[in-house]
Order: sequence, then structure tokens, then C-alpha cells
Amino acid sequence: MASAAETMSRSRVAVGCMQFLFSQAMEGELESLELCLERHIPPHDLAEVKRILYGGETRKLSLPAAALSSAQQRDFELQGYGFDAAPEQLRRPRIVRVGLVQNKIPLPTDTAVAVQVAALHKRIEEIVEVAAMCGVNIICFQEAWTMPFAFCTRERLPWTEFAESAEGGITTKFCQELAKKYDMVVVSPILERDEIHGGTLWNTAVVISNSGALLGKSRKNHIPRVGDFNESTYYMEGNTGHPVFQTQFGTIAVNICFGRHHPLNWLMYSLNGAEIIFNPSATIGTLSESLWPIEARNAAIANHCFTCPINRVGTEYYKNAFTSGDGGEAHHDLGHFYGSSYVAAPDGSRTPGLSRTRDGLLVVEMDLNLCRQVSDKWNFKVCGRHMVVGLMDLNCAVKSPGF
Ligand SMILES: NC(=O)NCCC(=O)O
Repeated sequence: MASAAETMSRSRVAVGCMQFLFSQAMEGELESLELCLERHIPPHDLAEVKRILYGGETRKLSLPAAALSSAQQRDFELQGYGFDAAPEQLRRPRIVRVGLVQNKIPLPTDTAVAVQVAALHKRIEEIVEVAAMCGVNIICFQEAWTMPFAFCTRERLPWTEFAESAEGGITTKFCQELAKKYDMVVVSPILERDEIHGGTLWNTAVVISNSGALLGKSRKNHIPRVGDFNESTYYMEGNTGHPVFQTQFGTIAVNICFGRHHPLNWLMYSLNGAEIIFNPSATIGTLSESLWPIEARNAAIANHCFTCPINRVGTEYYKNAFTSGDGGEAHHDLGHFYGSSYVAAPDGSRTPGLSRTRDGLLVVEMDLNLCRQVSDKWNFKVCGRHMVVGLMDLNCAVKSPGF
């Protein structure tokens, strides 16, 4: 016969699972802004609406039938778009395909840590396989992709057990295998435990070359202290500066989630040479959805580069209730992660977003020559450089008022 404690713990797990299934099935959320526009705007106005809202209709990529049917079987959305540049006399086009992955957590948050990580690896593996069929050269996953976004709870265990070494952890090894197998650069944002520096935690993107070699890492440099985003309970602002990574397919950088609210952050990655800046995120509708279409797109315009914001999807349920420290009721979830991953180009145009509710892979082909072409036209970065020099002067003036 089961003891009272066993019975209680079994029924708690059952309640957790039921609530998980409930939240997965009952979101009642708008599926996507674009589908809504397409459904309700008369066809003769739609092209003009898209031109005004998105900078025109982005070229649709024709993706392999096998990829489309695999995505359908595996229950995720697959969309593909292309950005072109003008032909040049001295430079060949520099065509690259990027893949953005957004996904729900496949298991309830109270499942054993190793089982959750394995399920996420499996889910990502099946999406990456489809990305490879679509000719993706660089793929990026969502922020802290190997775990639920549990920082809202402020609990230590079991969440800190999801942290791994950026250099030798099982997730980095897994991504190195994927990179080699598919000849693909992999950007893998994880919760990092830095074992050789006191076991500290960081929110880190690991960048792996298409050969499988580790190119380096970039740590989140702005940490939210807003609503239930209690991340500074676990880690502080990163200490890796604004690194860029030279890959076979272009120079890339990773500006993790909250960093997208800071225009100077994007500017620094871009001044260091980034042509594509990924922004793996975890954010919710009530907090940031009206900012989402603006910030990364504005960064692409201001810095003459491509930007790739990625957001997770779904509602993640936690067994123990937590509060927002604002006198409100204790609750069991952070809110709805609204997906809507997209790519913005330096000329200000952008792709439609992926779904607000479904797992998805966005494949985007881009000609990196567009970055310099737009830069030569608008020259925003020349003015940006003056801004940085100006700020440095200001800093000196404050430190030594007689300056
Ligand atoms: N993950 C994260 O930094 N979220 C904060 C909320 C936001 O930046 O929209």
C-alpha cells in the first residue's frame, strides 16, 4: 500500500500534468497577427498594408516538399522568406540562410531534469533536421532553450541543475554533433555554470562553428528586474563585452533577450562588425508584445545589419505558486510566451512573424551585401560612432570635472 506521502506526491504530479495539458490546449490565443490581417483585410488593400507595416511583401522561399511534410508530421510551422541586394560589380552576392527556432517545453516542469533536457534535445534535433533540408547555414535556438524559463520562481532547486558548462556540457556536445552533421553554425543559448570560476551562473549563448569547433560564447549583458523576470536572483550582467564571431557564412553576434531594449547594445555589436545579430528571448504578451516588432527592427535599420529576434511559445506551469512582489495574488505561471520570431533587414523591411502559439522554424535567405549598400545610402553608423565618442568624452568629463 502506498504511504500518505507517496499518495500526496503522486496526486501533486498528476495535478501538475493536468494543468500542463490544460495550459497547452486552452491558450485561446490569437494565432498570428499576419493570419489575422490576411483574414480580415480586403485583398486589394492587403499589399499596401503590408508595404506600410512591413516594408513590402518579403520574397517567399520555395522550400523542399520533404521539409514541408516533415514539419507538418512533426507538428511545427515552417516558413521561408528571402531578402535580396542589388548586384555589384566587384563583389559577388553573399547569400546565407539562417534558421530561427521557437518552441514550447515538451514536458511538465516537474518532470526529472535529465528527462526534460533529453526531450528538448530530441525536439530540437527533429527541427534542425528539417532546417538542414532547407539549406540553413546558421541556426539559433531560443533563450535558455534546454529548460523551462523558471527564473520567475526564485527557487534554486531544481532549476540551477539545468546549468551546464558552455565548453564541455552535454548540450554543447549535442550541438557540436549537429553542427558537424549538417555543416551548420549553431547558436545555443543556455544557462551556463562556469565551473572554473567558482561555479557561477550566467545566461550565455554558445557559438559553434559548422566544423563543430567551439567559436566562443557571449553572455547576456542586461538582466531584467521587471514583473516576474527575477533573473538577477541567479546571475548578473555578463562580462564578455560585445563579442562577434567570424563564421564561414558571415560575422554574427548574439544580443540576448533584455539586451534588445538598449539601442547602444546593438550599436556595439554592429560597430564590432556583426552583420547578423541574433536576439534569443523569452518574453510575455502582457509585458512586451507591443515593443517586440519595433526594437529589433529599429536596430536593423539603425545599424545596417540583419536582426533575428526569437521568442519561446506557450505557458509554463509551476507547482509552487510565486508572487511578483507587487501585492498581487500568487500564481503558477509567468504568462503566455508569444513566439512571433522574425527577421528584420537593414533596409527596414521584415519577414512576417512565426505563430504566437506553435513551435516553428523560420528559414530566411539574405544577401549580406545589403548591409553595406544600406550603410552607404543612409550612413547612420557614421553618426553612431560620433555618439560613442561623445559618450566617452562625457564619461571622462564626469570622472574629472576639470577636463
Ligand atoms: N528573458 C528576459 O530577459 N525577459 C525580460 C522581458 C523582456 O525583455 O521582454
